[in-house]
Amino acid sequence: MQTVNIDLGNRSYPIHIGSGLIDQQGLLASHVRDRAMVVTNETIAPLYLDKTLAALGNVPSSSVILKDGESFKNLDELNHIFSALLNENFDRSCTLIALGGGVIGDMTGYAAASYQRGVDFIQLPTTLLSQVDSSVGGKTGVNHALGKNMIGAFHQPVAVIADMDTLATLDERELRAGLAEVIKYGFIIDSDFFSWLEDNMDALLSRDPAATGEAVRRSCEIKARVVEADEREHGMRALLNLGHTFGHAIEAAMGYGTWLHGEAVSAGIAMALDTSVRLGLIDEAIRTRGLRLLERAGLPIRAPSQMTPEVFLKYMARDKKVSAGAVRLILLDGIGRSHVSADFDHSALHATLEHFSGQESARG
Ligand SMILES: NC(=O)c1ccc[n+]([C@@H]2O[C@H](COP(=O)([O-])OP(=O)(O)OC[C@H]3O[C@@H](n4cnc5c(N)ncnc54)[C@H](O)[C@@H]3O)[C@@H](O)[C@H]2O)c1
Ligand SMILES: O=C(O)C(=O)C[C@@H](O)[C@H](O)[C@H](O)COP(=O)(O)O
Ligand SMILES: [Zn+2]
Repeated sequence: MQTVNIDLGNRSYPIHIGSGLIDQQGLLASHVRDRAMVVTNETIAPLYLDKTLAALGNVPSSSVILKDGESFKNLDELNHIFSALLNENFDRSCTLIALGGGVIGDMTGYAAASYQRGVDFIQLPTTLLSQVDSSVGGKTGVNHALGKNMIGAFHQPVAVIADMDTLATLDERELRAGLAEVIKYGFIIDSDFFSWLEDNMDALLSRDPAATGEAVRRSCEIKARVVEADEREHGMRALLNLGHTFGHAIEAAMGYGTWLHGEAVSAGIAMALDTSVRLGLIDEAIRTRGLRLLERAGLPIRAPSQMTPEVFLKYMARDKKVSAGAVRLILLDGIGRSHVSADFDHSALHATLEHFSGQESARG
C-alpha cells in the first residue's frame, strides 16, 4: 500500500492506494468514528457491498443503495440518503462511506456536509476517475437540470481508500473516461507526467497493475498539492477545471449520462487547446501532441453535433468560474503549463465554438 497525505491542517487525511485494501484487516474500520452508513448504487452493491460491510467488522453499520447514473446525481436521489440516516436514528458522530465512482462520492460527500450540519465521510472510490480525481479534494455536490454540480459544498473526507482491485470489473469505456482526468494533470502542471503517459498509455489501456498504480499515485500527488495550495478555488485550483467549462456544457445539454464526464472533459480539452492556439499561446505542434494522447486513450476530441455556439454559451454563462459576468477559461501555455484567464480576446473563444459546432461526434 502507498499513502499520499494531504495536508489541510485539522482537515488533513491520508489517501491509501493499493491492492486488497477493502479486505485489509482494520483499515476501513479505523477511520470510522461510531456507526457507519455505506452509500452505494445498484451496480456496485452486488460487487463490493458485502466485502465492505464485512471489513467494518464490529462497527455497527447499515447501507443505502441509490440508482446508478449521472442522471440520478440530483437532490431527489440525495434525499434517500437522508431518509435512511433519519429512519435509523444516525446522529452527528456517524461516518458515511462512499462506495462507488464519482457520482456516489460527490453525493455522499454532500450528504455528509449537510446531514445535521456536517458528519464524517470516507471515500472508497471504485472507478479510475474517482481514484485519480473525485475522491480527493472535498468538492461535493449534485447537478441541476440547468447546470453541472450547481448545488454543493466543500467538505473533505477523513480518508480515501483506493482499492485498485475494484478496477477489474470496470468497463472499458469508463476506464478510458478516467484517463481524461489523468491526462489533464499532465497538461496543466506536469510535463514529465505527460511524457510518462505517452510512454505508458498502452500499459494503462491493458490495465497493467504497476502502470495503473503509478498513474493513480502521481495523479493523487498532483491533486493533493494543488488542493493544499488553494483548497477553495480562489486561484490555482481552477486549473483542475481544464476543459470543464466546455465539458460541463456538453454533459448538461446532451442530458446527464449521455456523454460521460471524462469524455466531455476530453472534448473540452481539445477545445481549450484550440482557443490557446488561436490566442497564439501554443503552436500547432503542441496541439497535435495533446490531441494524439487523448485519441490514443480512445477519447473524443470533437464536440457532439448538437452543440451549437449558442447552446455552449447558454451553459457556459452559468459556469461556477464566471465572475462579474465574465467567462474564465483555463488556457494552455505549453505541455505542463497553464493559466486561468478572463482577460483574453473573446473572438478566439467564439471562433473555437464555431469551429467545434456541427462537427461529428468521435465518441467511442
Ligand atoms: N468532486 C470532484 O472533484 C470530481 C472530480 C471529477 C469528477 N467528478 C464527478 O464524478 C462523476 C463521474 O465519476 P465516474 O466517472 O466515477 O462515474 P460514475 O460514478 O457514474 O461511475 C461510472 C459507472 O461505473 C460503475 N462502477 C463504479 N465502480 C465500478 C466497478 N468497480 N466495477 C464496475 N462498475 C463500476 C458505476 O455504477 C457507473 O455505472 C461526475 O459526476 C463528475 O462530475 C467529481
Ligand atoms: O477538484 C477540482 O477542483 C476539480 O475541478 C476537479 C474536476 O475534475 C471535477 O470535475 C470537479 O467536480 C469540477 O468542479 P466544478 O466546481 O467545476 O463543478
Ligand atoms: Zn472533472
